[in-house]
Amino acid sequence: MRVHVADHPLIAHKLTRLRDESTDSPTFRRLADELVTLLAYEATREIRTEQCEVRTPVATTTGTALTTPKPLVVPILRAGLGMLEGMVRLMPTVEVGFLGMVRNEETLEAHTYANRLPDDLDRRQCYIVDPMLATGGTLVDAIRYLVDLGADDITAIVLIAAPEGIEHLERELGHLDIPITLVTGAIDEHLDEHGFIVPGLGDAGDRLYGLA
Ligand SMILES: O=P(O)(O)OC[C@H]1O[C@H](OP(=O)(O)OP(=O)(O)O)[C@H](O)[C@@H]1O
Ligand SMILES: O=c1cc[nH]c(=O)[nH]1
Ligand SMILES: [Mg+2]
Repeated sequence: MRVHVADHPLIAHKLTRLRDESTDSPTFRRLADELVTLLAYEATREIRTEQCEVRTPVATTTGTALTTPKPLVVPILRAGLGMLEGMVRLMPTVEVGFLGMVRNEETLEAHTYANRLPDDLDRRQCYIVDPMLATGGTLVDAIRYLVDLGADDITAIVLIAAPEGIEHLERELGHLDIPITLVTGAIDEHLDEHGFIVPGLGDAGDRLYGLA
């Protein structure tokens, strides 16, 4: 698995404001949206393209177009929804699949309550978006769903990752023979006894959408 930490002062600045406990929900949503745009720039560096011909008002030239089938973007509900709009704005022609997943607060195991993915992902590039990678249980299950459907190139974009979660991903998915990439805005210190990222930003879903 390739791990890429997007090291950029604008990302660091926006992440700091996102972490701040006094940042209100509307501002948190805007920052998450801006951050995914910046991270997606890095995460789509190897998006599949092909040459195409384009006629400008002056001449005909060779340009670049996204290949078909277009990539699939998969937000993990709830919190991943806060990163969907930014992805679709950048790549309006993508398809979107949905996974609804929630961690059990006691066992920290991921439970899937909604799975609305295409039936066949044969040779599709997929981009998973979810702000937090904590124990990694959620992301491991999400990646397995996509691999089982035939995806052959998967990139997960998160805002903050815990070292424990990255290790878990490497342990569970290291044997796969397709490219798996993690793009994150930061790698934090560790998880606390409740499975929260330290220093982190708290519960991303609650901060985006209120307590549930
Ligand atoms: O790496 P893990 O330990 O699996 O934890 C990460 C998951 O926890 C959060 O979702 P949560 O379960 O809080 O659901 P929510 O988005 O509905 O708030 C987060 O958005 C990830 O999906
Ligand atoms: O710190 C954490 C860990 C899991 N999920 C969150 O929303 N925040
Ligand atoms: Mg939550």
